[in-house]
Amino acid sequence: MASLATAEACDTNSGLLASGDIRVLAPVFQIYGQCRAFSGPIATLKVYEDNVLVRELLETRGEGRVLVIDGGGSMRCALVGGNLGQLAQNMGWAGIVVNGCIRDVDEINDCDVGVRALASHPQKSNKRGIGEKHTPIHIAGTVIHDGEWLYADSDGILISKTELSV
Ligand SMILES: O=C([O-])CC(=O)C(=O)O
Repeated sequence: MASLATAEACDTNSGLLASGDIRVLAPVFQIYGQCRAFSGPIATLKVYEDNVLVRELLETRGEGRVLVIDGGGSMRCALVGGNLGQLAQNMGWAGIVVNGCIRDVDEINDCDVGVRALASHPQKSNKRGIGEKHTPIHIAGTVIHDGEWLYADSDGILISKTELSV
């Protein structure tokens, strides 16, 4: 799929940037996975050091969506590892953005999805199943609603209220 260039989108949509209909995530994410550029409608998830709901969502058909996880920025465990990366690829998710950590970086880098996270951490998360799916989240300086669009490439990550044309 042709991907939109985030820098060009910023240059040609200054009005939407000014109004907040397009927001740029603060540049705090590391780049992982085979897809450096990816985009899609967003599924939001809010969890804290617990990835049961991450698996639950990734077990549903991705249909080109991007899972955006607000993990509270925790630096104490990983919310996504190699198995979940593989699951995301197999279920047709375009990508995963984690405000938190991932692990099994070499395995994730082999997966045919785009992954962004703050850092890697070797420890797994809790398995209690606590969190909220499809709820508004606040990460990297931006409020994100379920169903908005995400565009990521080597330059950064944009959130848009509506689909942008390439
Ligand atoms: O199951 C987990 O906690 C995450 C993980 O390591 C994987 O996805 O392989």
